[in-house]
Amino acid sequence: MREAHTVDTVRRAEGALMARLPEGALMRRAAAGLAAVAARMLPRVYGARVALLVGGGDNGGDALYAGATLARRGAAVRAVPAGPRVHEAGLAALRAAGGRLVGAEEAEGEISAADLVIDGLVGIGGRGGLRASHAVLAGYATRSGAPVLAVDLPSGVDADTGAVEGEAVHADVTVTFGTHKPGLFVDPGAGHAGVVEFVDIGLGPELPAPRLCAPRADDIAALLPRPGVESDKYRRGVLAVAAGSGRYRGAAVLAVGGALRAGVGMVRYIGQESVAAEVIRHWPEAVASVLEPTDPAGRLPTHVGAWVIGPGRGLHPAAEVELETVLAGDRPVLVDADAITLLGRRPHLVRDRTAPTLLTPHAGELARLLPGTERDDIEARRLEHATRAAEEYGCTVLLKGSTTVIAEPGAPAVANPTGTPLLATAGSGDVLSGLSGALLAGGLTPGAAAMCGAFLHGLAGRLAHDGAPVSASDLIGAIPAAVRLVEEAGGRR
Ligand SMILES: NC(=O)C1=CN([C@@H]2O[C@H](COP(=O)(O)OP(=O)(O)OC[C@H]3O[C@@H](n4cnc5c(N)ncnc54)[C@H](OP(=O)(O)O)[C@@H]3O)[C@@H](O)[C@H]2O)[C@@H](O)CC1
Ligand SMILES: [K+]
Repeated sequence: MREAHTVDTVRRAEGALMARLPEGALMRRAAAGLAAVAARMLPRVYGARVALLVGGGDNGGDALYAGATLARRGAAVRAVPAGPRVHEAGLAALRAAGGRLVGAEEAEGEISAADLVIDGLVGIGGRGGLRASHAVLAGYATRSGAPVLAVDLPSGVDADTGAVEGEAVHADVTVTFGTHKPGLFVDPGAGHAGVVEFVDIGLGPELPAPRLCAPRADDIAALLPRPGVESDKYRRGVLAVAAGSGRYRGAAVLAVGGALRAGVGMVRYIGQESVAAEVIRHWPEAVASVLEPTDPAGRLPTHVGAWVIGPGRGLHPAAEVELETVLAGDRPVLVDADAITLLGRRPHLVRDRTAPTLLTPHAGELARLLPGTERDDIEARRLEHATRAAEEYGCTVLLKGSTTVIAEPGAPAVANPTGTPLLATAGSGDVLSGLSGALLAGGLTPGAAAMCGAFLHGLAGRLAHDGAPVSASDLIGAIPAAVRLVEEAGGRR
């Protein structure tokens, strides 16, 4: 699991560590790690042109010290200051190694001619959008075409949330120190960070529980339920799927397909006759219970391990009664799509519930759960809003979108690293609901089911992509390959 901590936490840990170390030791460690990555990004250090974008704080200091190391190895290093203040000792080191400071009139030329640009404008000390003088340099870096290496985080990205106001550096690689920062894992920040490299500066023992985690394949492998010798279909989990309607039959077919491919013991589809017939035509291994739309609550099956409710189900009164009945039970429930919209009108259905509950909204649906919040606010600050919803509803929330974020009350949030824009396609969310629901029925907690479901779903999207657009049905077909890849990473095959 890669862990990320907020700026306040990093500052406290840094203070405790610094008190035990000689002056400047941490910056030397950081700069050495930074210079090593910079050297790997250049075909050859000797003779390479390196431009440093230098702000007034320690982030600029890191860039200057790393620049000094590269200059000693024969690189032509030019420091472009964003303002009158620069880290004095760092600048002295650069000068002693043969590098130099350039004036504003040379800035654009130096940056566009560079073989590598190192962004040391601001790190964890950045507040709000980049100031004009810094934004200009960030813009030159973007236009230069040279690879960009960000120091600690791309300047202009909010370290704690990933929010970006105005201009921000687009990095190819980010070298982050001591611990990851949440903004490196959550869009829009994650989209600016490129490949994230971690440099250990010894902060680990000083750090408390993280604010955010990003799982790796072996973390997922360790959680996935797998059948034992004594498993039968009931012990492997029975998932009830209340999805689809006369108007949206596909949602039922896709949710059931996602569940079956995830390896659940049995999927019981619940819905009206014509939709059930369609589901069975696609998935003969599913079991269907026909439900009269006029009698939504009376005939719901009871021998069920977990529920998925909502995709394509509609907003009519019968769907509302069905939701109320399912949430009144004690089985784990994944609430998606239309059922989330219904929940927005009756939030107590989840707030009063103690059994495990997982909500899987996209930004528009989450806005319905958080009155007074616009969809755009949610897109800009995904982590913050997912966390708030989890606290207000007292359950697990998986917020779908550019970065899928999972939040639970009192626990570190999770950012899914496998997401891809390929997943932004009709029906993709229905597949995710079935997939995560199957894991819930297999005995995972809502947080683990959400984390594993999102990871496998993203991976399936990447595996299904062979140059052409990916449909939701392709995603279902690629789930077994995604599971295999994860199991291999976990050393289980
Ligand atoms: N923590 C650790 O363990 C270690 C940390 N290390 C490094 O230190 C970095 C943190 O350094 P830091 O504290 O000096 O802050 P930093 O990021 O340079 O920013 C402050 C400067 O930016 C300015 N500024 C602020 N907002 C701005 C804006 N919107 N737009 C433009 N400018 C803005 C602000 O100006 P002021 O407000 O003072 O006028 C000030 O000049 C950290 O990220 C890592 O790289 C490593 O060396 C060792 C281990
Ligand atoms: K930076």
